[in-house]
Amino acid sequence: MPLVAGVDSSTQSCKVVVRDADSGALVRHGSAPHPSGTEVAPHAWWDALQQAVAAAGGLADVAAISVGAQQHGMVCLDESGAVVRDALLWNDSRSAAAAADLVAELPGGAAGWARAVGSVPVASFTVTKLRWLAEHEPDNAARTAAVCLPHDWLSWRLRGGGELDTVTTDRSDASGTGYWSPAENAYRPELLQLALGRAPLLPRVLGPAEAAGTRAGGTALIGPGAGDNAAAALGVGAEPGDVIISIGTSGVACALSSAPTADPSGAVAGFADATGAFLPLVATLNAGQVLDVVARLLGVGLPELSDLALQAPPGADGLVLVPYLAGERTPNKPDATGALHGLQLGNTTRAHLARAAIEGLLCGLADGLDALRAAGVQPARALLVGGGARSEALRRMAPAILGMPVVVPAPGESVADGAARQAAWTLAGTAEPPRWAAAAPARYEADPQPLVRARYARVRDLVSDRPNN
Ligand SMILES: Nc1ncnc2c1ncn2[C@@H]1O[C@H](COP(=O)(O)OP(=O)(O)O)[C@@H](O)[C@H]1O
Ligand SMILES: O=C(CO)[C@@H](O)[C@H](O)COP(=O)(O)O
Repeated sequence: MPLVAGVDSSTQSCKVVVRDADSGALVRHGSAPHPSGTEVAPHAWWDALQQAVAAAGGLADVAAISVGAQQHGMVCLDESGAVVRDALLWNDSRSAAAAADLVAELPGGAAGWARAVGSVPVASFTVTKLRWLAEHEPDNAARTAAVCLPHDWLSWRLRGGGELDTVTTDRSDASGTGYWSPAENAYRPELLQLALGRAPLLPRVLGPAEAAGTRAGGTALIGPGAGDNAAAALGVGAEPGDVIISIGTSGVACALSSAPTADPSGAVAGFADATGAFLPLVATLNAGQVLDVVARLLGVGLPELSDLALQAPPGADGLVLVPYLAGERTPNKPDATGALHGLQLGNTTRAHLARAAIEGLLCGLADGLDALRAAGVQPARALLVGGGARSEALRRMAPAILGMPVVVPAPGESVADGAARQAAWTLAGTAEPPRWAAAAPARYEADPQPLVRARYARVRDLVSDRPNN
């Protein structure tokens, strides 16, 4: 009965699960918070990982470990392997202008990028952060000898660090950089050159179950790791016809695909998955934090926010919240602000606001589902994951707004679970990941509410930009 560990080093926290490699049974788990903000010292992730590991009872008896983590974050290393500056995270929008410039500079524009790497870069993508670095911090850009991502850096540290050419990544996370092609399974160094003016060292891209090495001072294998959404897909055992809806800091709609996608509109990112296939994905910047902010505004906790939302009728009597509180990524409106529309004497209650907040973030994801359909995905049911999936109101409202049955996997940590399953796969060395039995999921169904989406569609573009001063 070997044990394996899976890590989710995501935006708000680090979670560690230890599971039985054969059955998948949960043995123990732990977590620790990350600092807030969109610019974070990678050492804070390392410290949180140590705390979460300790809370999970340590790794002494673990035979393999894999790290899933937030995608896209720019981790720059100098010649000695030291971090050059704090990492710019996926939700840091300062590189929005750099993204627009890069799109304009490549022959073919957005379509050229989609052809080259399956995605059109927006501020979240690493390639745009590197252009921002070259323009705003040329000294830091010049000191950058290697560029990697959060899970690459943590996996490397777990192995004890070493030479820069020993840093590794995996297909799923490489596909979020903007300079790696999922269709060709290859870097596109000319795009890195376009962004930074030169091409620093990049991590070696491992296969789906290829070991990155062993843990420093021990024998535990380190799996290839994955971007958090690809790890979640592995963790919940997603199958063709499933769309994964994640309500974490980001809102995500993604699906497994046997073929690469290339959406020139930029709505669907053509990512790779953690099994050797593909993961077309739509991400929004506004999900869990919309719930947090509105709960705080109403002076309640998240469970009470859910109770309040269920007290208002579907559509919140015409109150519509456009949730662009952090700007937005899909649609690409990095400077947008949120808005509350349709205020009337009869709908200005706390319950109406709670309901409008949840409906607003779900409508953004329903638009994402439409974009996935346009890219060829044919979803039959949604698997709801992420911290927001704990909200009973969100679970009940999701099928009506997404227009399909919603399944909520048994309580767990989908990303860390997927990383643990990847670790077990690396340990087993089999062609396919191990099959782990899962507890029966909860299923939610409801009649579609096209009116809620129609009202949202009428006002979603009626938002102001952030003031410049
Ligand atoms: N009981 C709950 N009800 C509703 N939402 C919750 C609950 N607990 C956590 N959340 C939401 O989960 C979000 C964090 O989700 P998580 O998947 O852990 O984020 P991340 O992966 O980005 O770190 C919080 O912003 C919060 O809104
Ligand atoms: O940018 C993306 C996907 O492209 C985000 O999904 C990040 O990967 C962060 O995820 P969470 O911390 O919200 O889970």
